Amino acid sequence: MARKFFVGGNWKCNGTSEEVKKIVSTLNEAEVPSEDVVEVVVSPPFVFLPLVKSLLRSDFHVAAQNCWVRKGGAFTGEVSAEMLVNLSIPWVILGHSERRALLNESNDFVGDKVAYALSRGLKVIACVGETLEQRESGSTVAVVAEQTKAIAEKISNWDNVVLAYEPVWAIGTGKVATPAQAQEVHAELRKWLKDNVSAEVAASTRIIYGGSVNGANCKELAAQPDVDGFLVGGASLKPEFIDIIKSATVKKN
Ligand SMILES: O=C(CO)COP(=O)(O)O
Repeated sequence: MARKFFVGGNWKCNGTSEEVKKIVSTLNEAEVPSEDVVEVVVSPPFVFLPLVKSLLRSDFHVAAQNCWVRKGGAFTGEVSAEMLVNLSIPWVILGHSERRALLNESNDFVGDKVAYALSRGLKVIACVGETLEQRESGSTVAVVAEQTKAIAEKISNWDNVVLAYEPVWAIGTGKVATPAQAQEVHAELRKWLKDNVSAEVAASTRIIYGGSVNGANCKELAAQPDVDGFLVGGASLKPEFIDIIKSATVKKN
């Protein structure tokens, strides 16, 4: 089964309502390949989700940046998967390295979150990635395998999962992974899925790259056989996000 190119825009904790409307109108005016070629999902902060969803073109979709690990209730400050479903928010990003590092989200906790969100019917962008220290000590593959294992142990269906490989050292640093570095880890992740889940899941699961992707470097990355798209931070707030969406056409040639 062909893997449809996937481009996610993670807006992180940025924007005013005016800025958000401006970004959406830029996206709405853009000419991009059809939904058959590329799946586009933007992820504004929670408070802007309804606004963005109401204004955004119908061929693009929205994602939350997090959700609570189980059913909602007395969890002050959290947003539940049920609430996202209630607002018809189809996607959620889970396990982003900023949350793993700054909010101490463990592999196990992320695995539980992914399982719960899927059980409620959400689609999940699950993030994995190594720190610079881990890369330099040669443990990149072991780290991402461990993070993926913590998810794989808790889910039985990968249809609604996109795996995002986001090396921590490349996030927000301008230090993008080379196409060869990205390809190498993506291929290892796919092999891990083949060996530990199934050949079908390995062949059909999209593995996207995140970390300093921009309009200038996206095409070369997109050309790598195991790079199925991107999760974009900083550049997703700028018009060059449209160029990144268009890099999907690299796969067609
Ligand atoms: O964290 C990221 C996407 O989730 C990547 O961020 P940057 O594109 O700003 O490096």
